[in-house]
Amino acid sequence: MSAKPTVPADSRSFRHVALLILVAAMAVLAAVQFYRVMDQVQKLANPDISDNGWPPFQLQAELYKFDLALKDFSATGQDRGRLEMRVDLLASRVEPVMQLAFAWPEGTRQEMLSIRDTVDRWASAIHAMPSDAERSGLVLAQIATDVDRMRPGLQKLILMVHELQSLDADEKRRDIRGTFQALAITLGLLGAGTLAFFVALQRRNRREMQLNRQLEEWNATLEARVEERTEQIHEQKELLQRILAASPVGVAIQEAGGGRTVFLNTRMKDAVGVADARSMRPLKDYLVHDGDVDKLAGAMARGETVGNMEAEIRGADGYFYGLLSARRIDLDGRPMDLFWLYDISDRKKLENRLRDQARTDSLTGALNHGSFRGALDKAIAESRTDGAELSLVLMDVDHFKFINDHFGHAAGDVTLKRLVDLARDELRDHDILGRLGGEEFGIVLSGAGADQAANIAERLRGAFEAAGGEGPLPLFTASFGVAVMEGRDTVASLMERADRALYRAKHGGRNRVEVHGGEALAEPGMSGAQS
Ligand SMILES: Nc1nc2c(ncn2[C@@H]2O[C@H](COP(=O)(O)OP(=O)(O)OP(=O)(O)O)[C@@H](O)[C@H]2O)c(=O)[nH]1
Repeated sequence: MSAKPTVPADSRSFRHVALLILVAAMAVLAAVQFYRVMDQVQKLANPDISDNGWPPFQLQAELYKFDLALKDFSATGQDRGRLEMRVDLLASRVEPVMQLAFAWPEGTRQEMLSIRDTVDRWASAIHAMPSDAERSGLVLAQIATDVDRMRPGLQKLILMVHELQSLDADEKRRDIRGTFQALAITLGLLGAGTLAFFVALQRRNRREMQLNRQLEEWNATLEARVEERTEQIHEQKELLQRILAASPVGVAIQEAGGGRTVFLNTRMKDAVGVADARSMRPLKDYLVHDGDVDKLAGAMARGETVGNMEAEIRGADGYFYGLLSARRIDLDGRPMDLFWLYDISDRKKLENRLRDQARTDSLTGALNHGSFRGALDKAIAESRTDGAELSLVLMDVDHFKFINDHFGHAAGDVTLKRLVDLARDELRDHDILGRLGGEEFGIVLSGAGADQAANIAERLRGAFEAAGGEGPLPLFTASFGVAVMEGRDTVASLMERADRALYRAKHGGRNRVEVHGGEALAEPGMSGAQS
């Protein structure tokens, strides 16, 4: 289906205005023409007596009155003043006839000039008339003759004026007809223009009504859709609220750069121990370690996203481990920081436990062989850096095979565990205790020289000896080999020297302490021979 071409609204309005201007112009033209017709009709119906046929009649009437006065004066010789006045009046009536706006035929014009000259002559003659009756009688007789002669000429002039008048009237009628025709055309155009304008107006009104109806329909549809959408949004919002409230992840939105909190869910409230958004401080304030604070604040300041950052958090019930993610978002044109916080304390505990398990011996809880060697390596490096003394003690349960064989394997285990507990009681927190295998153990004593290490070993030896026989614990003793770190020692070299001292303690009779390069310190051997 092809779309109906539409005329732009602007162009339609322009057409309406143009049409209106045209109609108004036609109306003005019609009014002017109407006025003109009326004027012409008026003039035709009431011809202007002063500029048309009236002056010749006046002239004729005045000639008649002059004739009467002439006759009276001729008869009586009295009232010469009346005669003079009449001749003057007659003279004054000639000029208006001369001035009539007709295209006079040449003969008529000559005649009019002759009338004027004659009347002027009469006036001069009468004013200059002698008192002598005989001579004045001659003048009057001559004038009377002239009057008689003038009458037919004047009559002809009147006829001529009539003729000219009717010609003029014909012309005026023609003019009126022309004006009428023009008026009729103008009125026709005015009618057509008005009709066209009203049709256009009508069309426009119809179109506007149609548009309004369409708009109303659209509005109704739109309103229904908005209502439906609002309901959906409301439901979605409610759902989102419920999800956020039930979320195991704490969520908070704060103004960028540690400002006001604009949203936080229940989980976040519980985690950091606040009742509402107003009580919550900038999230970085809840981080325990300065390094974490700097990392988070720096990333947010640069507008970077922070993903799964492990941090210790100052929570409502003490510290806990959290997995923190953050990113900058735009909320209604304002920059905001969105935070997610997930409590990973349980996972962290499990992780720590697993790490400890991987590092320790499951029976005694002491460091296993590998971890012990690692710790010893680190201690050697630190000692080399800070110049502090470092000693290594190796200890081995005496005749452990015998204990196993006579008291059972479980008794052997008990012995090993008890030995570790006793050793821990005697050692300082930073001393490192590890099980090297079987019934052999190692102790790293940072800051201890040969004498100090030997004394500690001796204390342990005594403690083991004294503890033997308690409950299910069989009597047992242990032998000790001590070596002090020297300048270029490695783990292997230090272990080897301590092992040599231990070997000496074993072969020196057991239950004794031997220092590599020193005297044995404890019974029963006390030999202390150079190993
Ligand atoms: N109960 C128990 N016995 C162990 C464990 N590890 C190693 N043993 C035993 O410890 C014994 C070590 O015996 P030997 O190496 O002969 O040493 P010893 O009997 O202590 O002799 P000396 O060291 O020379 O005094 C072996 O019988 C191993 O089976 C353990 O975890 N538990």
